[in-house]
Amino acid sequence: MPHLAIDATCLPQYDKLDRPTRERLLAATRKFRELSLDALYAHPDLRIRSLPAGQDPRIRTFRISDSWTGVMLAPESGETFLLVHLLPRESADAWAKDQRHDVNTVMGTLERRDAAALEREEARRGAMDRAAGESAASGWDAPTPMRRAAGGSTVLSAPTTTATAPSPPAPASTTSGAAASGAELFAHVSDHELRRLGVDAEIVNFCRSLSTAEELRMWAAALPQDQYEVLSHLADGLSVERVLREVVEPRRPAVGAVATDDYDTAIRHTRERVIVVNDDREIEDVLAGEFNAWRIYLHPKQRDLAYRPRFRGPAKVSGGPGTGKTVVALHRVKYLAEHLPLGGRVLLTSFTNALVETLKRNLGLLVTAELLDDVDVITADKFAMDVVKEVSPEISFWPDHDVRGLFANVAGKHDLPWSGEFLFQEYKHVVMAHGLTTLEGYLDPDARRGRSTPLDVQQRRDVWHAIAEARARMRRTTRLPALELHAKATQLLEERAEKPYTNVVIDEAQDLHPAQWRTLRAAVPPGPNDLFIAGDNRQRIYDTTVSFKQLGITIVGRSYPLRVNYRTTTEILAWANEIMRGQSVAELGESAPEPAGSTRSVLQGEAPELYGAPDEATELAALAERVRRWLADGVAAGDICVATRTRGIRNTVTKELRNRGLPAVVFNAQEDTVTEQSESVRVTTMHSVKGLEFRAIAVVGVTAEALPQMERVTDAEIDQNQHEADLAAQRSLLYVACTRAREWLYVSWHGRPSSFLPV
Ligand SMILES: Nc1ncnc2c1ncn2[C@@H]1O[C@H](COP(=O)(O)OP(=O)(O)OP(=O)(O)O)[C@@H](O)[C@H]1O
Repeated sequence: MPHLAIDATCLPQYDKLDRPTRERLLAATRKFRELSLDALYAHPDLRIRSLPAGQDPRIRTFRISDSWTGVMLAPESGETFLLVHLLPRESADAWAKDQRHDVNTVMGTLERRDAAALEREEARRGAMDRAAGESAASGWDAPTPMRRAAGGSTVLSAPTTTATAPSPPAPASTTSGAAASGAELFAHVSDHELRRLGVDAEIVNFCRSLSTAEELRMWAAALPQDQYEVLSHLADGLSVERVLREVVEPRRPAVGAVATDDYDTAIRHTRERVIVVNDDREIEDVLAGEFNAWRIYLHPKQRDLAYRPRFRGPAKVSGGPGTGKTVVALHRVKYLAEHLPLGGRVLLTSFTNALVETLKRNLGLLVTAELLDDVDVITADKFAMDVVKEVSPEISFWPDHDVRGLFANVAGKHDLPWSGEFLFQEYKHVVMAHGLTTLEGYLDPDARRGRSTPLDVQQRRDVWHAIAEARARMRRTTRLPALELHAKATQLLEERAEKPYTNVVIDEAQDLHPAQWRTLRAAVPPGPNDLFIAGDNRQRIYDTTVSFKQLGITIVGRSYPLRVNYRTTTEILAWANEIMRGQSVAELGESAPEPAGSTRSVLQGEAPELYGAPDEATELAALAERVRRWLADGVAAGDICVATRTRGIRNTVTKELRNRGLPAVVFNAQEDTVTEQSESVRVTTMHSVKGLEFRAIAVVGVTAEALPQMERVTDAEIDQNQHEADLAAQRSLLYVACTRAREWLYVSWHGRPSSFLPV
């Protein structure tokens, strides 16, 4: 029975089809699964046709409707058809005639090139060479393929392509004699090396004419996709060995040689661009817009990490905002769930309930319901609570702000020279962070490393006794603060011979407290594939620092940075990076920090819009106007989010937008989910947008008073280091909020702007 695969580069075209045409396409794709090969070719409605003699014999067109045509690749061997494009009937044949599909000789992937455009360029250069010496000044005939061959669609898998229409190339005075002029872009790479990297003879020859990375980019849509990626990395300055290791090797077939005439195998092997649909639901999902690019568009680096059979111990994926860490974590869970031993279970955890709900929904799109049964997707706190409740069902959470009150009470009662806040900080960042259970442990000179307020031995004794009293009072109730809950859960888990999980996957790992890490560490037996950690310390918005070494989590040699941002436009990312300029950020887990600016974005768009209002009322009026314009431009209300520094401002903004007739709701990441389509603009705090993304984000109230909000920053007199860590966390908060935007970012303030703002 034939199979249908879909080349994802044609999916943006799907958006252009009207509903009846979409339904007809769906009906047509169903026939590929239901009919035999002969019946398919003979089907009167489908009208499958070859191109005229002399053109690619593998290409077929089929009728979707009177005005739309599908173009597919029908391999001579095997029965897998690949849908490569959806085009208006009158342009389908011409497009198909120009394209050529080949199997990459090194990577075994199926690639498409605009053969006609490349031939024309070759002919043009030949003509110019013949006229060599006469004029080197003839203007470079700006190539059109980027605009044309894309056929209105965009190529999403190559990180250097753009998802918005590229601007027309500016005419350059370059001639085909780039090599001769000594300005050849790839002069440093030999033909032999290019061939090793899977660049074929035609493209080797072609790329010798290029002199700048910009020229290369203009040809993106005409060049075979994987070869283009190789060339763009070389153009960015990566070494041949590194491109081999990071781009070529992960794509190479695991076993066997590449058979360049086996298209069927190549289609199935091209996992970054091709989705082989297995059932009607999947076809409908893919075609009906339920499709999420990340389900198949894994960059080879992402795929290598997610689907690696074995890490010898804990492994960590880091990378700036939007680099696909969560996506990798989800695919890792898929791999682990598919390879579970009998009775095994996977824990996938993240920071807030909203994040966990989003993970759950996305995982549901990626794996079958059966596999989902073997995976728990919950916050670390919920997991700890479940463990403790098994032995003490009466236990409930004790919120942090109440716990602070308890320490204030103890400090007052004993008339201690330290504030309740100092005791709380000591409890949180020393006692609970190191899991100290004895006075001796607290007296150890190393215990307070990193704290800047010195305490002599007697003072330490006093502080210890005050903390011990507060903890004893906690134990007399049936409520436990999160940190105590984790300490208890860790103890219970360590006592158990059988651990509850086979693998633990942690997303948004940068904000976990050491007590939470200990619970997660104790939930899984140490060994291969035990912990898979995704996080980014630049996005740390809480005040805790973590030493993996102290927690017994060794990731040395298993730390992998991702560097391609798929979410945020280049313009927004560049602006947001300025918020962090000059900040030294320690990498999560003692690995070497990534150089700032090492992440690049695949998208381009508008620069962020900044507005400094004279007063709050004017700022709010301008926000309402901005939201109204987004809505008028066709951005759905559910794709818009407003982020504020505090809950109070969040509520004011929501009311204000509603008063002006705009749909707005309060969003709280601990209680709400973003999985359902919202008919309203979400208004939320900067803490609550962590890990999420929206097409349009407005970050408002970014005033000098709000960021940093000094009430939330530890007094330098209590602890200088903590003071700095708290300030850094607030700076990151702004960075996190701004990097949630996919296409539009609007930032406003009134009065004095925050010193964190690059304005
Ligand atoms: N290989 C890819 N191709 C296309 N889109 C991708 C790819 N990887 C991730 N994405 C998309 O990029 C966006 C960001 O991905 P993701 O949320 O996984 O990033 P992240 O690194 O976890 O972000 P953050 O740290 O900012 O929360 C998502 O919309 C995701 O679908």
